[in-house]
Amino acid sequence: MTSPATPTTAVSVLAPAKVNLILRILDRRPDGFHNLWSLMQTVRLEDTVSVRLSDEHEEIRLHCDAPGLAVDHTNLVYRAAAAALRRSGRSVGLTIALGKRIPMGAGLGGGSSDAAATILALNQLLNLGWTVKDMMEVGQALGSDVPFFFTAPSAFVSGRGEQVAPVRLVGSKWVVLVNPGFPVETKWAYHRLSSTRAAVRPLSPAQAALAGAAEVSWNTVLPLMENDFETPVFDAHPILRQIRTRLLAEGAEAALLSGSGATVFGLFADEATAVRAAASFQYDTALTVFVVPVGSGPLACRV
Ligand SMILES: C[C@](O)(CO)[C@H](O)COP(=O)(O)OP(=O)(O)OC[C@H]1O[C@@H](n2ccc(N)nc2=O)[C@H](O)[C@@H]1O
Ligand SMILES: Nc1ncnc2c1ncn2[C@@H]1O[C@H](COP(=O)(O)OP(=O)(O)OP(=O)(O)O)[C@@H](O)[C@H]1O
Repeated sequence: MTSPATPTTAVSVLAPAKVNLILRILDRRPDGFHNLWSLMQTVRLEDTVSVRLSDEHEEIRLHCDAPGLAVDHTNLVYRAAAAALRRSGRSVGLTIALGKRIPMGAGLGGGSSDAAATILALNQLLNLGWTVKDMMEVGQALGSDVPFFFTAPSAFVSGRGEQVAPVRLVGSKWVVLVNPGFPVETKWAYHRLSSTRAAVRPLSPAQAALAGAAEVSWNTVLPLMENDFETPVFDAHPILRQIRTRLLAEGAEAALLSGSGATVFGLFADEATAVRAAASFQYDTALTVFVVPVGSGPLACRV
């Protein structure tokens, strides 16, 4: 005789950081957002979101190990849980633990990834039966980067960030992430970019040819890597340009600002070279340096 299955009461999701391998910021839209075109990639630096059903009727309790990050309705995890419950029509109590490893205001999409992980966890925990499209709809209202995380590990992203097309990046790379210890606010970076550049530059023919491909090789991507935020953000924070120069001198195949900053990353062919390059930053105590491989799988629940 088989015993009835025990209902799941807790789910954990690893929420990965992202880097933008290509980030082109196009025209400003009537709603104040910018159209963009990006090739985004997860990396194996992860926050943890653990969601548990609780007896507290209709209450969301969030605990977080990062001092200084609010655990109230302003936290993207709290907002994602509230939005998912609202859409599902369910009224349950939740206790959520957020373990932060991804630096904040870092251009690594940490808050957005946490939000996506929370929606995925609730879909599983409450048996909601949502499709990826359903989860993206809940997520896109919370932040432009949220939909991407449902198509991890790699995708072309366009529109405001809500149009995502998964792509297979053949092969692997090691990534050195160098965070300078100060944040760059995304809104400030967009404003600075659009107020300092003379005109919007269209995608290069090679970038346009890449858009929408189902599979691409790193050798195709590497020469096309660029980020439109580099000039305005590097001009305001010259240390970031120096970090990129150092990564290239230490053997990076490419190095770039991620998102709107402040993290700069380098791509390496192998772990040993990446570790050596990371070690070259060890005397600057203001910097936090991570050495991780690129992500290789989708966002997933662990029961
Ligand atoms: C820089 C990127 O990380 C690239 O992946 C994203 O575009 C930023 O995404 P995000 O952090 O999720 O940004 P949101 O929280 O949605 O928006 C923050 C602010 O950035 C600006 N913003 C954001 C996304 C976008 N496509 N156009 C914009 O102009 C807006 O001023 C907005 O008020
Ligand atoms: N769970 C969360 N994790 C991180 N930041 C959060 C979270 N919830 C709310 N925030 C707020 O959002 C701000 C920016 O978040 P985040 O760290 O994701 O920025 P980012 O890495 O620059 O994002 P992006 O790459 O998407 O522009 C933080 O400074 C913080 O005030």
